Amino acid sequence: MTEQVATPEGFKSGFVCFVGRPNAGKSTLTNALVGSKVAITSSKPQTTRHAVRGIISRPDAQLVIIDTPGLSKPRSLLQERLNDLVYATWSEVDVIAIIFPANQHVGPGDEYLVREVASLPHPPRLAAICSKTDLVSPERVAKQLLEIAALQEKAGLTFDEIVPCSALSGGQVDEVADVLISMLDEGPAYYPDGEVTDEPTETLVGELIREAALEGVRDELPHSIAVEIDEMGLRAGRPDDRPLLDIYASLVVERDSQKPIMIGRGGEHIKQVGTDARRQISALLGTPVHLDLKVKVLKEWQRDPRHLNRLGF
Ligand SMILES: Nc1nc2c(ncn2[C@@H]2O[C@H](COP(=O)(O)OP(=O)(O)OP(=O)(O)O)[C@@H](O)[C@H]2O)c(=O)[nH]1
Repeated sequence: MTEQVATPEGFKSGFVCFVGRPNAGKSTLTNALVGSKVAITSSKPQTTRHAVRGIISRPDAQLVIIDTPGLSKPRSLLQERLNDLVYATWSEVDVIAIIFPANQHVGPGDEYLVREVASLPHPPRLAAICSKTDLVSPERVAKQLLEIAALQEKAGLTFDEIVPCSALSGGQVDEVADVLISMLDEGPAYYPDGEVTDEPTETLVGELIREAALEGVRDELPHSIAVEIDEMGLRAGRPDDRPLLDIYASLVVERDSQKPIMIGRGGEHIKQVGTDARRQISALLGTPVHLDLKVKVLKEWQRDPRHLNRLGF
């Protein structure tokens, strides 16, 4: 965390954590609120693997959103570590906002999450967000808000606020920010104005490559993919006005049989991943990028403590 920044009287600040079942739209909403891509998103569930911080700075407040991985049954050491990260984050934030997608009824998955939150020794303030409202009719949104309200009694907790929004169309995203900020206490700005995340550039770059690699692969392969940045640096000898960032990275899979799928017929998949990731990285960093990707097998990395440590989990 950086040093505190001077703020006017009455300034509010704090940390909010988004919680929701896989694919609820947590990362998309984080990006929409921040106004910049700090978390990768995907139609594949269980994509988020870091507690990504997105920072929203306004003249009157600073809101830091922590987008955590989804909780799920720990079938691997990776998932165990991700679950630990989620519980640790919940116990540190000022507000937990639970996200319920409008296009799916409130169900056992949501109930499980809400009960987990309710059973925290010191639960923070709670908000409920009904996401993806663009996918359904206003009547369905109204029904979903009632289902969320009904869950409170069932799970034994109270939401201080319940707000609907669509992160994709932008509908009500500002209201979500207003509501979350209204739930914070007075406090200092933790990050300088203009900083949108505290993720190191290498992590962001690795995540953008992973996001591109998730496209076009199916079944269990998305979960098997990790990315390692082997080397990254500005190419020497380039003129100041024409910099080029060289990135050498490995797409890590778990089994030998996954390697050819990652590469694709005639190298088609890895080429597409490179093109997509390069575009996203250049847009993020504002520098042309040369990206060199290779595929590497780290046997059963999700279960191997040494591999997990090496990959930063
Ligand atoms: N139509 C619509 N789709 C959305 C909206 N928000 C998210 N999505 C889509 O829902 C899918 C999942 O979104 P994510 O933001 O990755 O969901 P998540 O909750 O972070 O998922 P995990 O990290 O895997 O738990 C993606 O395909 C998004 O494009 C929305 O407001 N409207």
